[in-house]
Parts: sequence; C-alpha cells; structure tokens
Amino acid sequence: MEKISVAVRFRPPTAAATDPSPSPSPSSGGDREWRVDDTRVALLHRNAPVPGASFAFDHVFDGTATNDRIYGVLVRSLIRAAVDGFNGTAFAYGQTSSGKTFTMNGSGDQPGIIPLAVRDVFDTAREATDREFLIRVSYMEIYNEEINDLLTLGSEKLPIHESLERGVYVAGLREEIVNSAEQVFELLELGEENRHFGETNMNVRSSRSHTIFRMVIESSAKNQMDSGDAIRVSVLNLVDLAGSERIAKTGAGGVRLNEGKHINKSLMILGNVINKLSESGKQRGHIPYRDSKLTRILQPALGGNAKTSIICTAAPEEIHVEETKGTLQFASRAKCVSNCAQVNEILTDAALLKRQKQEIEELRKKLQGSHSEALEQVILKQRNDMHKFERERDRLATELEEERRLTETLQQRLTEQQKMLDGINNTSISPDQFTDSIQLDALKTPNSKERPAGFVASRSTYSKDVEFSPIPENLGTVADEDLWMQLNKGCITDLDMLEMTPGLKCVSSLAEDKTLATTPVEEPIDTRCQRLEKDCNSDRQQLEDSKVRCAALENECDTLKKENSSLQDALAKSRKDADRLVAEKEEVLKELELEKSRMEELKQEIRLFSQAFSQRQGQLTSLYTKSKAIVDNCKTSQLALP
Ligand SMILES: Nc1ncnc2c1ncn2[C@@H]1O[C@H](COP(=O)(O)OP(=O)(O)OP(=O)(O)O)[C@@H](O)[C@H]1O
Repeated sequence: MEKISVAVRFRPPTAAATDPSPSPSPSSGGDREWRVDDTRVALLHRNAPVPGASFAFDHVFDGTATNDRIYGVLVRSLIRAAVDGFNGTAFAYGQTSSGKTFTMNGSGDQPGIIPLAVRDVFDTAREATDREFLIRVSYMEIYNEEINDLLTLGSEKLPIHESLERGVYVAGLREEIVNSAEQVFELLELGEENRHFGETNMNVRSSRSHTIFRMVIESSAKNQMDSGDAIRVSVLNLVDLAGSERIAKTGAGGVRLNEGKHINKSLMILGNVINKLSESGKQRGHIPYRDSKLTRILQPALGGNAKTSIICTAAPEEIHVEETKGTLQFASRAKCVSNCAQVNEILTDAALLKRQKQEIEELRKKLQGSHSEALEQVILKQRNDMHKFERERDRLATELEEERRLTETLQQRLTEQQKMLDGINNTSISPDQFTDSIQLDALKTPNSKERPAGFVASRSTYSKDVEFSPIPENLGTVADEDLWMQLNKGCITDLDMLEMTPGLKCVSSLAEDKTLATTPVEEPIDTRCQRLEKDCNSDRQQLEDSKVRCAALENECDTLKKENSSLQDALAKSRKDADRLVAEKEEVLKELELEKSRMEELKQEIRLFSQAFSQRQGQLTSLYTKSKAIVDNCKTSQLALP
C-alpha cells in the first residue's frame, strides 16, 4: 500500500484578483493572508493564526515555484514507474483560476507537467535498452458529463464500458501510436483546439471541461528469454480538472452556468470518493465511483492499482480564502488515501505455461528438498520439547502434592502444639505443683536435646519396649516416617542412628500409671513452655515457608501448563502445515499429470494432423498428376486436330 502524494501550489497573486461579486463575501473582510512554508500552510488574521486553518503536507509551493520544480518533486518518479509497468496518474485540483492548466500544460516559456512527462517517457524508454516499447496516446474531455474525443473532430459522445480484461474503458476513443515527443505535442495541440474553454469573470480562458491525456506504455524484453514473454502494459493519466466555481464570482449565466453546475457536481463526487477513501476500512462502506464519469475513469488512480500524485492549486488572494480552505481540506483528506500499485504484466499462453512449470518445479523442490526435512525436524523437536515439559510438569505436580501434604501435617501439628500450650496456660496448677503432677509427664520429652526446627519423626510402631527412644511416642499421631522422608528430601535416614537419650518412659495418661508420678521433673515448666513456644514459632515459620514454596510451585506449574498448551498449538500448526504441504504436493502432482496428458494429447493431435496432411498431400499430388495428364492429353489432342 502506498499513500497518494499530495502537494499544494499557490500561484502568484494576480492584479486582476479583485472581488468581482456584487456583494463582498464574508471571507473578504480584510487583513487575512496565507503564510506558506515548505510543508505548512496557515491562515493568519492580522498576523495571528486562525484556529482550524492550519494544514501540513509533504510539499507546499509558493508563487515562486516553477513547473519544472513541481514536476521534479511530485511527478518524475511516477513517470519512471509508468515506464516500468506501473499505472500512474497526476492531476491538478483547485478552484477556477488557481493555476491548474498552467501547472499541467504550462506556458510558452515554462512547459507544464504534461509536456515534461511526455519528454521524460520517451527519454526513459530510450534508456531502457533491453526493452522494446509501443506507446499509444489518447486525449479526451468530460464536458457536461459527456465524453468527447479531443483527437477526433466532431466526435460522438463516447460511452464507458467495463470488461474483465480491460477494466473500465472509453469505447471508441482514438488511440494514436507515437514514436516521439514531437509527435505527441502535435496531437496535444490538436486536442487543445477541440477542448472547451470559455471566458468567465474569474478567468479569461477557463477550462469548462475535465481533460484526461492518456499514454498507454507497452513494453517487452528484447530478449524474450529474460522475462518469460511477459508484456508490461501501464496507463498514465495526466488530468487537468475544471475548477470549482462560485456562480456569484464567475458571473456565469446560460451556457456557462450549466457548465459550472456540471463541473461543481462532478468535483463534489470526486470529493465524496476521496472522503470515503480517507476513512478507515470498516467505516468506509460503498465508494461512489459510479456517480460521475470522472471518478469512474479515474477509479484505478483513487485507491486502486496506480501511483497517484495530486497537485492542489490555490489562489493566495484574500477574496479566495474560503475556496482555498476548501482546496486545502480536500488535499488533507486526499493524503490519507492509499493505493496499491503493481506492475501490470500480460503473459502469452507459452509464457504462462513456462511460469507455471517454474512454479511447480519450485514447489516440488520445496516439498522434496530440505524444506520438508526441516519441517519434520521442527515437528520432532517440538514433540521432544513437549514430552520434556510434560515430564517436568508431572514432577512439579508431585512435588506440589508433597508440599501440600507437608503443609497440612505441619498445620495439624501446629494446632496440636497450640492446644498443648493452651492447656498449660489454662491449668490452675502452679508450676511448683507440676513437680508432683503426672500430667507433667505428658509434656515431657524423653530427650532433653531440643529437636531441630521442622524436624518431626517417629516410628509408626515400635517392635519392643525400648529403654532409649529417639522420639517420644506421643508424637506418633503427628508425624510418621513418610513425613520424615519428605522433610529430608527423600534421603533415607536410619532412625536408630539418631542420638539416644537415656531416660524417660513416655506415659500417655495420668490414669494409666500413677507410679510415674514420682518421676523427677527434668525441665522446669517455664523452660518447657518457652521451648514449646519456640517450636511453635519455628513450625509456624516452616509453614509460611512451605506456603510460599507451594505458591511458587503452583506458579511454575501454571507456566508449564501454558507452555505446554502453546507447544500443543505449535505442534497442531506444524501438523496443519505439513498436511497443507502434502495436499499442495498432491495437487502439483495432479497438475503435472494433467500437463503430461495434455502434452500427450497435443502430440497425438500433431501426429494425426501430420498423417492427414501427408494423406492430403498425396491426394493433391495424384490429383495434380492426373490433371496434368488430362491437360497434356488435351494439348496433344488439340495439336492432333487438323
Ligand atoms: N504559477 C503561476 N505562475 C504564473 N502565472 C500563473 C501561475 N498559475 C496560474 N497563473 C496564471 O493565472 C491564470 C489562471 O490560471 P489557469 O488558467 O491555469 O487556472 P485554472 O485553475 O486552470 O482555471 P480554470 O479552472 O478556470 O480553468 C492564468 O493567466 C495563468 O497564466
């Protein structure tokens, strides 16, 4: 996609540019002027910018700019591209007497865009020594919404037709094959004589019609092998539009008034088309190309297959401020329009077949060669990656599950310890009394050594009543060997190896064995409480850590799930690609088969034709021999007559 090039050109002020309207228009209040620099135009009122009347463009030209400069900046590249096979259109748009015809046609000492382009086309074609060119020109005008051929005197009104091969075209338009710029200038002169001009209050020689000068540039490579017999055909339109006009200003009446209405209407439709095209895709809707002959003919140049340049001409005088603003708004919208230009090639049947064969060959290479291998490798790698991720995901899920279980156990233990603590705190027995209390035994640990944080273990069952036990039995409800294993991260530890503490037999309840009431209290209750609290805190900390790890693992698991699903997608896409390639391959093979059978048919036809031909030749020879014999006979019999 390529944006339309738009530039604004202010003509120099003219002495005659006084307001010809009977009553002054609101715009001619005084003190307003246009400030122009290279890329901006702004309306000033007593040197202060007028809000909403400032515009930016790629190029803005003031009254000193020459046609040559405008051509160089805006049109030259278009012409070169047209010679290379791209459609091109350049047109001048603006109010009446703003300098459109001056820009397109030029004056005696300053040739305009059309003559400059014509010369450039021939020069560029001459430089392309490897190609042969055939150039045709036509010249038409749209006058009062009717098409006249400017190269044919008294031309009939020409209709617009549309076909698949030619697109929109003017039927019956004279096209002259030309070999030089001079030849074209002669034709242009003829066209100018036939063109409708008229005098208005605004312009002594005002164009009363839109004119379209068209060059069709065909070229083919001199060496046919280079381009596969392709012929490039491009259409170059150079358009001088009639100017929009205010009837009050032009003072038009009668014929001029009628012309003015047609001019304004078709320019309004052109504006509508540009407006629609400048809107973004969804809002755009129907483009009213068919509403006027001008937009229908220029359709490819407006959002279609062409490179387009628009020169918006403007009058600098204050009395034209409103019209100039209108022109600048049109230009602003036009620069948002994008075209999609491409080289126009026509292929002969042989070239088409050749290209198709090349394409088939390329496809086959792609399928058979490294491409499919690479694809297979990609699929294999993706499959491996997926398996790896699945394994990783499973491992993480197991770890997560273990962590959860550990957290639960810890939670449970914490609750129980809390309960024990609460029990101690709530008891009414004084610490001194504890020495005699059997209850105390329940809180005793057989080992005075403090258990490491996060470390809880017990045997599920003891085989014998051991005198030395590493773990108190009453912890059997809160921990087990599995948990031990988890805490040690799978490292199997021999519980018997744990440090043994001589000591105490654990008693689960006061009622069970009162003999133990006399067991000496090894640890004062305060210390014990503190230790338990410490244990509690450490467990709490462990629980928090475990929760954090749990969350991290869950996150990791989610990420892996996502990666897995994206890998699944990629794999599915690769499979689809592979399927598509296989389908393409089959299609190509089918086409190849078809080509082969066509070739066979052709060969067969040629064989039959040769047979028929030699048969016919034989018949003709024998007929000739017979005729000759008859003639000879006749001659002899004539001679034999007396
Ligand atoms: N850049 C310029 N330099 C010098 N003279 C100019 C320039 N532009 C326009 N003029 C002069 O201004 C007058 C009007 O210009 P022109 O006929 O080209 O206007 P127009 O836009 O084609 O008008 P219309 O729409 O009525 O045909 C002419 O006399 C022309 O020579």
